[in-house]
Amino acid sequence: MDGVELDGVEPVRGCLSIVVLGASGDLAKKMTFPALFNLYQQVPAYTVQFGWLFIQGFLHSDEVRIFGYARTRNLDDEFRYRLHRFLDHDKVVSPAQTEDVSEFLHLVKYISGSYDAEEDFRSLDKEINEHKSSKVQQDGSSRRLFYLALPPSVYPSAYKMIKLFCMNKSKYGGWTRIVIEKPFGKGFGLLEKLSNQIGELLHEKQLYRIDNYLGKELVQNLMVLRFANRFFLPLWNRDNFDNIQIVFQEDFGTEGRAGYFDEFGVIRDIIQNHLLQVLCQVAMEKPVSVDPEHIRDTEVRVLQSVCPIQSEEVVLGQYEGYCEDPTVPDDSNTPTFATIILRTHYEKWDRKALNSRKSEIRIQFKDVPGDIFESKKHGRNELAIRLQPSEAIYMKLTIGVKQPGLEMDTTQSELDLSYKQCYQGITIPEAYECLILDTYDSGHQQHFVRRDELTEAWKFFTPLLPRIENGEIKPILYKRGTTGLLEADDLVQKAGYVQTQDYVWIEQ
Ligand SMILES: NC(=O)C1=CN([C@@H]2O[C@H](COP(=O)(O)OP(=O)(O)OC[C@H]3O[C@@H](n4cnc5c(N)ncnc54)[C@H](OP(=O)(O)O)[C@@H]3O)[C@@H](O)[C@H]2O)C=CC1
Ligand SMILES: O=C1O[C@H](COP(=O)(O)O)[C@@H](O)[C@H](O)[C@H]1O
Repeated sequence: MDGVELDGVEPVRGCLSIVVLGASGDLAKKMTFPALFNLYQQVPAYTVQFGWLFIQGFLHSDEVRIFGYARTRNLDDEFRYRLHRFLDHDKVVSPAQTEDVSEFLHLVKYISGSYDAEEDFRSLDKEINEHKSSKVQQDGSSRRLFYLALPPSVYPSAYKMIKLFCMNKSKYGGWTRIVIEKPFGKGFGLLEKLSNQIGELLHEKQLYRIDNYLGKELVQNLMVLRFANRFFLPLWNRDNFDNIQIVFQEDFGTEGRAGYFDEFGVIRDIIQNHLLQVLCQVAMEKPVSVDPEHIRDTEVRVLQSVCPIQSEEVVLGQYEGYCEDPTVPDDSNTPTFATIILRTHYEKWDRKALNSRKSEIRIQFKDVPGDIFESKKHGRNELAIRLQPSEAIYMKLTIGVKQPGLEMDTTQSELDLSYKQCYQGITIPEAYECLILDTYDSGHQQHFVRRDELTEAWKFFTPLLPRIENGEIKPILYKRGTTGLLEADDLVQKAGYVQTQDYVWIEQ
């Protein structure tokens, strides 16, 4: 392996070069650069002596240089000017923060090159080295982070070029790490091929497979909620839970990404990755420790324990007008909606172009034994974990509270931890910020997907996906902006879900 990789003593400080490949693309502009900017921004902190102060963020200007790399011919200034528009201006309120934007942009340099040309990667390496030597480093170590914001078809040549020309070579140590984006493969066979290809060039510990759901605040909170609270520990099992829904829905369609989406569909785009990762967090046993590998071992066991999907427990949909996009074939069978029952009592719902946008986990408890208040008529207790928008954790006490007053009436209520109300003044970081910080700071891979997790995840979707592709299972048409498909509601009710009557959670 090129470069010096010092096991166990990898530096967390020192010269840091972040290279965003595919810098001209959608993800880089909307997610990667804004996340880097947010990490760079000064953080407000209150001190008794001086009141409010701005302290250094998580990327330090004396250490870092960010390189945007893509084929598009772009002048450095032009690139920075374009980027400027994507750095969250809604949040820029103070002169200090406006200054942050321009200081951040000074750390960014655009390099134009292709993803398979030796000379272009040699030049990139030269630029990185120049940055390194311009920094007076005490220990001379060097950290190189390559963020592949590229279509997966370009990954193999990019890996090869990085491996051949751009690895860290400092004799004082440091590291080279590569962040890759989903989709990781398209099915079990392709995944194995890609994994073997990459395995020949890089160690698993150098690879950070990003799934932004693992960076969401409430997903990261799940382990703490479950394993640090005495009252959840004994309840969190099949004796008490009847069913769990993992819901993802969006109120928009393919938004300019129809070409990509039509090839992958909603199962590969959302369920196989984001929702399975959430499932792992909900269903895993207590890990031996908080060591990232112990946690990932425990996650793999969840995936290994899921039973094969039964086709009668799948409802697929496609919103009307989906095929009108010029990049989608008229007869596309690609689902934009899917409800799938996973035994052991896990359900996942996923759908696009509906009436609202939300992601949540909904755990429905079994009925109360010996129900003297007849609560069954009104619904069941539920624990809801709202991932977005309006982050919250609330317990639905469907009938479990006495109506205050002289009568012995019962009423619906909830125990509600709404983040906006409980954590006033605290900004919840974007998922990409948390994850990118892990890649260059702690280096921990707990919130990244390991190769064997992917293998398991693809394994149980593989029999279903070809049946959709060859038209054996067809999506049902639904109207945009509606609540979904009645067929899916019937399916989840057959699987045990009881719809609560007359209850709406209102954000606090
Ligand atoms: N966009 C999103 O919201 C999300 C994206 N992702 C993943 O992130 C990665 C990047 O996504 P996104 O930014 O949308 O992708 P884009 O299609 O915007 O591609 C990114 C850049 O890659 C270069 N590129 C595109 N196609 C090719 C090609 N065939 N050969 C060589 N270079 C090419 C282009 O840069 P140039 O021509 O200048 O070199 C382009 O600007 C993908 O893996 C995607 O699946 C994951 C989650 C969400
Ligand atoms: O990966 C993807 O995720 C987004 C949804 O992410 P969120 O953080 O906004 O919930 C989805 O829109 C996109 O199709 C998919 O590729």
